[in-house]
Amino acid sequence: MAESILKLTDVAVFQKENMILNDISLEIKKGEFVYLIGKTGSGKSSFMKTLYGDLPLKQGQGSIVDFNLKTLQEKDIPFLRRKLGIVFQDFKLLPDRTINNNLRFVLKATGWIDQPKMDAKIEEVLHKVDMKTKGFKFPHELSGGEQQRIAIARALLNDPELILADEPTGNLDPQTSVEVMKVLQEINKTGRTILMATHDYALILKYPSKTLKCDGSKVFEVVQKAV
Ligand SMILES: Nc1ncnc2c1ncn2[C@@H]1O[C@H](COP(=O)(O)OP(=O)(O)OP(=O)(O)O)[C@@H](O)[C@H]1O
Repeated sequence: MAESILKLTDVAVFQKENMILNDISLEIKKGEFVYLIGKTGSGKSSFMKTLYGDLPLKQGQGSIVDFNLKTLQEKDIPFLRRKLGIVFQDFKLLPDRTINNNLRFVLKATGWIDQPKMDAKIEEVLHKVDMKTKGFKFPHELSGGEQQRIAIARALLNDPELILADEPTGNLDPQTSVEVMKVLQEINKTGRTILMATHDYALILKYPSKTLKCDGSKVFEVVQKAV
């Protein structure tokens, strides 16, 4: 049986004192590709934030990539984030430096010191997203889809066990969204687990997979027809 990457039991998600979601019990296993859907304001981002330690888990039990979310302390968060690859809608690349230096910055910040190893890793992740020749460019010199591919490359730097992607195609046109999705699918095929929040039902129809829905303060698995 595949190992558990994420397991939540009776979890509630809070923004400060406000309960956004409750009674969440679910499991994601190694190698799965899982969508998280739901209307604007239904709590998808809050759910994701709880998973990467941006919001504390105040109620229920949760384990993610072998970290206990309930007992997670501030000092543990950088170590948790190293085992997660996080991709956002707005890319969040540093505008004042090249792509290579964006990636090098993350490696240094996560403890890498050996230059040749860093260079090799940067080349490897850029190759995975088919952007090997663009490392010398600045973020503003790339299209939205290219910037998102770089953001995915950045998320891969520390070989994460789980990739959390919050609306990764939210700023992209339909064709570019499909290209970014193909990259995520390829990464999933190499055994990495992906949880992707999205509004893009066309993508879900094109690439059907297990789907969780945030609705009425609950998160539940839906069958494709009910999406
Ligand atoms: N920083 C915050 N402080 C307080 N409340 C917040 C904060 N961020 C979000 N909320 C509230 O939490 C609820 C869920 O918001 P969240 O951003 O998680 O939804 P979402 O499903 O990700 O929406 P969208 O699809 O628009 O990104 C909303 O009612 C929102 O107003």
